[in-house]
Formats: sequence, C-alpha cells, structure tokens
Amino acid sequence: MKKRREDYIGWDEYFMGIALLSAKRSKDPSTQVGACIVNKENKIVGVGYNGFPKGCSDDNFPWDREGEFLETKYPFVMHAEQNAILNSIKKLSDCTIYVGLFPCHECAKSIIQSGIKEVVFLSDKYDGTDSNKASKMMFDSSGVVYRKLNLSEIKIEISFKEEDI
Ligand SMILES: Nc1ccn([C@H]2C[C@H](O)[C@@H](COP(=O)(O)O)O2)c(=O)n1
Ligand SMILES: [Zn+2]
Repeated sequence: MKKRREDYIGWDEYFMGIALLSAKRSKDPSTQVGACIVNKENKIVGVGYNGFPKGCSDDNFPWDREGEFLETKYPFVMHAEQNAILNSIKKLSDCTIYVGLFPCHECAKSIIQSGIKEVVFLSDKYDGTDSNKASKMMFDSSGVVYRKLNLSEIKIEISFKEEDI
C-alpha cells in the first residue's frame, strides 16, 4: 500500500501562506500586508489585504509615506485586518486571524470587538511603538492571545504551469 506524503504543510503554514498570497494583491508600493481569518473548524471565513476603500482609486489617491497628512496614504488606507473582518461572514467569535504584521491599535480594537480570540503573526517590526504597546495592552486585557510564527526556514513556490498541476 502506498503511504501518504510526509512533506505537506501544516495548518499554520497554510493559513499564513494564504495571508501572504493575499498580500500580493496590495497596491501599496512600500508595505503589503495580508490577513486570513479562520474558525475553530479550520475553515477560512475571511481574507483581506491593505488598500484604499471602494471608489478611492489606486491611481488618484497618494501612496506616499511622508508629507502633509492628506498627501500620504495614512488617512485613506484600509488595513488588511480591517478588510478581512469586513469581508468575512459576520460570526467571528473564537476565530484566529493570521496576519503578516502585528496589528496596529486600530485593528486591535476591531479584532477584539469582532470576537476573534487569537492573533498569529510573522513580523512585529513596530514592537515598542505606542500603537504596538496599545494593541498589546488591549489584547492582554481582553484575553486575545497572540503568537509569533517562526517560519523563516520555509519557502513555498507556486507554479501556475499546466504541466506542474
Ligand atoms: N498590521 C498592519 C499594519 C499595516 N498595514 C498597512 C497599512 C499601510 O498600507 C502599510 C503600512 O505602511 P508603511 O508605514 O509600512 O509604509 O501596511 C496593515 O494592513 N496591517
Ligand atoms: Zn491596522
């Protein structure tokens, strides 16, 4: 009897992989973030990536990081976590959100209020900033747990070639 493959990816790699693939849709030239929300049955209930709201053209709104506030992307851009929550089916209690970057304080509030109970992230590059501290204070107080994945050894290649399917 032929045995099953052993080198299949685990749930963490799978869901974070989907978050990273979603990030590839982002038009932000500096930072692309993706998020994937999963329920207790390991079913995906929402995905999203950072970008401007509907009706706000990727070509007419600014992608700049510096300058006058209204000339930067910051007042306009929706974060990946917000989009994943808004794109999801509405019952998110006890779900887990996989996101490339640790959530900012605004996303932390949405995550908590949506009922999501776990945050899994790859990078915490803003650790120590006030926004990051506020996120952690709110998560700790509300019982939302967070954990960092260390998948730096893993590289997944996807081929769209017909002959590779
Ligand atoms: N957890 C996060 C953090 C940031 N984003 C988005 C928002 C911006 O489009 C970009 C950050 O811009 P930067 O200041 O690094 O140029 O990433 C997000 O979606 N989720
Ligand atoms: Zn955010």
